[in-house]
Amino acid sequence: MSRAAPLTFVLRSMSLNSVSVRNIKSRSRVFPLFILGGYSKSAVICRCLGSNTYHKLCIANKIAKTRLMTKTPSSSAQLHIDTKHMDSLSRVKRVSIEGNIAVGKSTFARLLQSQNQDWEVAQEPISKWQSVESTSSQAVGSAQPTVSNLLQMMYQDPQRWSYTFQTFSCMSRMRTQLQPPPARLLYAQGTPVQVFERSVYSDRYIFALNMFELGCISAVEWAVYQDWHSFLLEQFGHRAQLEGIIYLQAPPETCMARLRKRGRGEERGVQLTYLEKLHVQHENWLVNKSTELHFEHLKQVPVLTVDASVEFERDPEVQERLITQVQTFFSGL
Ligand SMILES: Nc1ncnc2c1ncn2[C@@H]1O[C@H](COP(=O)(O)OP(=O)(O)OP(=O)(O)O)[C@@H](O)[C@H]1O
Ligand SMILES: Nc1nc(=O)c2ncn([C@H]3C[C@H](O)[C@@H](CO)O3)c2[nH]1
Repeated sequence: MSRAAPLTFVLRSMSLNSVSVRNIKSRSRVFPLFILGGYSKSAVICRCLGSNTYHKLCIANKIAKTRLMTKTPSSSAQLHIDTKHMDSLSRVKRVSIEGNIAVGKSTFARLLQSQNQDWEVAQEPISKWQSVESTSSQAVGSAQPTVSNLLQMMYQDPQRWSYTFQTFSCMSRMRTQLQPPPARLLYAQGTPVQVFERSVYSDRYIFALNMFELGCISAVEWAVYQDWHSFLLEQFGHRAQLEGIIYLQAPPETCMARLRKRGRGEERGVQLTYLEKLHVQHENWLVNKSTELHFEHLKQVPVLTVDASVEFERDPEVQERLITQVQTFFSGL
């Protein structure tokens, strides 16, 4: 079978359902797409090998994680994104840092960020939870936006606000986990890693579950939460999947002391019993493996348990030991 000379296209626009390309030799075409991975609007060159049967998309910049399937009007074809940039993208590992409140996740994440250019830390989006903008429905037109501290509302009246908080925290975590890696990770020499402070999984298997068990989320709210959480992850989960988890482990008493020392206003009423309960949730999920999980891949994700009770903030020797531990873990993913 003879092969026609490759035609080169440049991308004009790309949406969830179609990619519009301009043939360099003047013809324009639109390919309907079923996007199975992430994608980038910029700098895509589409090369059409032979007839309509095989198309190769070269992402010159970044993004587009796995594969795109396309059906052209005349035939079915597979669109592969498999340039060296794509290889780079699939090399980027995704890891979350999990652990009790105030165990030291942000501190640990900052340490990781300062140690290796190939690692990119995404912080927990707490500032979003502290300032939720809304407008009153009564005064349409003259309505003033109100800023509410949902974190504070949840701590002050957990029965009323826990479900609302979990919907918002989970959506904001999902957004964070769907963020493409920064370009420099694609050119990393070592193992490029996106590190997330907590995840859509701890949202469900630590906090929401805990709130349900404490009676702050009703049975109906828990059923609704689980339903949309499962659906969301079935739809987008492949783009948010983790390759590893770092569990910062410390006694609840240690976390309590650090929480008090930090003195975040919203957490003033937090009791040791709450941290003890969260500690058990972490242990059940990440150590005892007794939490019922609903995602097959999550059951296989390797967990690195780090003793976070040691003072590592100002001890370079401990820091070095931790970094080596993490480095070994990352390179094995
Ligand atoms: N290893 C450590 N030894 C002693 N103090 C620590 C250690 N790690 C963090 N701290 C201190 O404990 C407090 C809480 O740390 P940090 O904010 O990093 O916790 P976190 O786990 O990110 O909290 P959150 O659960 O609220 O996100 C801070 O005051 C920090 O300086
Ligand atoms: N209820 C509840 N659900 C969550 O998913 C969640 N994630 C974080 N937090 C609280 C812990 C710290 O106070 C503060 C910062 O981590 O926010 C949560 N609380």
